[in-house]
Amino acid sequence: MKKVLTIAGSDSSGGAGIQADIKTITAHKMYAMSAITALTAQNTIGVYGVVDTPPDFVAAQLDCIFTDIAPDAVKIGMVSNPEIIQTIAEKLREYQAKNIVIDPVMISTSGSRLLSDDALETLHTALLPLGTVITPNIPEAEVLCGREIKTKKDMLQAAEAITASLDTAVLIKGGHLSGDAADLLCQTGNAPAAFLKEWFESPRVENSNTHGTGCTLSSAIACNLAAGRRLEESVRRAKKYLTGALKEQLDLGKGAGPLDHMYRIP
Ligand SMILES: Nc1ncnc2c1ncn2[C@@H]1O[C@H](COP(=O)(O)OP(=O)(O)O)[C@@H](O)[C@H]1O
Ligand SMILES: Cc1ncc(COP(=O)(O)OP(=O)(O)O)c(N)n1
Repeated sequence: MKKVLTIAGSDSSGGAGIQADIKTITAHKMYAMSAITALTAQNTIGVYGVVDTPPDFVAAQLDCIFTDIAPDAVKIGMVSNPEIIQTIAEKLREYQAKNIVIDPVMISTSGSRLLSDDALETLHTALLPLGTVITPNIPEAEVLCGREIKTKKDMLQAAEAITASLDTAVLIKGGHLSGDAADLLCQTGNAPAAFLKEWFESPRVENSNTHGTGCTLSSAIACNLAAGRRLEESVRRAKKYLTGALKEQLDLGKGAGPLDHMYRIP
């Protein structure tokens, strides 16, 4: 049995965060473990409150997990503040965690801050370079590279800039642009190609219930890495899982509802 750890915030409505991750990991028939960084009072309409976990309690959760059941992959989502980020980075290094997928969650689609303003620098310097791959959406990628992204050409330039600055692979998710749902994977290459880039595209599913798409994609990538697959193949399979869960057209709640994780991987 492969084991996957999610380090993320709790979403009381079950659509994003820890809950989406555990559902995704379970749908992949893997064993899910969690270290909770924050509680959110949240539903399909918005985020109404956030309580951060004390950093030493994040450390305690990670110590319990890594000294007992070593994960085959780690997914990281909402990390809230600089102290929690430093704690996670130290523990990942201490336990030599492998297959680390970091979704640099900053602001929910409903518009609430899930990362404090003063945490960006620490995220950039202490945590993101530890990722096997990081998976920003368009607004997050804009923050990471300091430029606007309006087109697929902008995505190509942004991906190179982020890969170069962090020396890690980046998957920029295109869900926030119009047209097909096109995600771009960029990794450093060997000369003469400085960067290896690959698009992962699917037709846009007509479904406004997209709460937790980013969380689901990143934990599905972690599951595939845990299974020993290469990064490109892991992204391809994760996107297929996500698209299938969106196509089920589950419609819960009064706002942007969650995905259907009862969808079975073919
Ligand atoms: N309507 C849609 N149809 C198909 N795929 C989508 C749709 N919306 C988002 N996606 C995909 O969902 C994943 C998460 O995308 P995105 O919405 O950009 O991230 P986030 O949830 O972090 O804001 C990406 O693979 C993206 O291409
Ligand atoms: C607790 C928690 N973590 C992450 C998110 C963001 O989820 P994500 O899938 O990146 O995007 P949206 O659901 O906001 O579209 C969250 N809302 N809550």
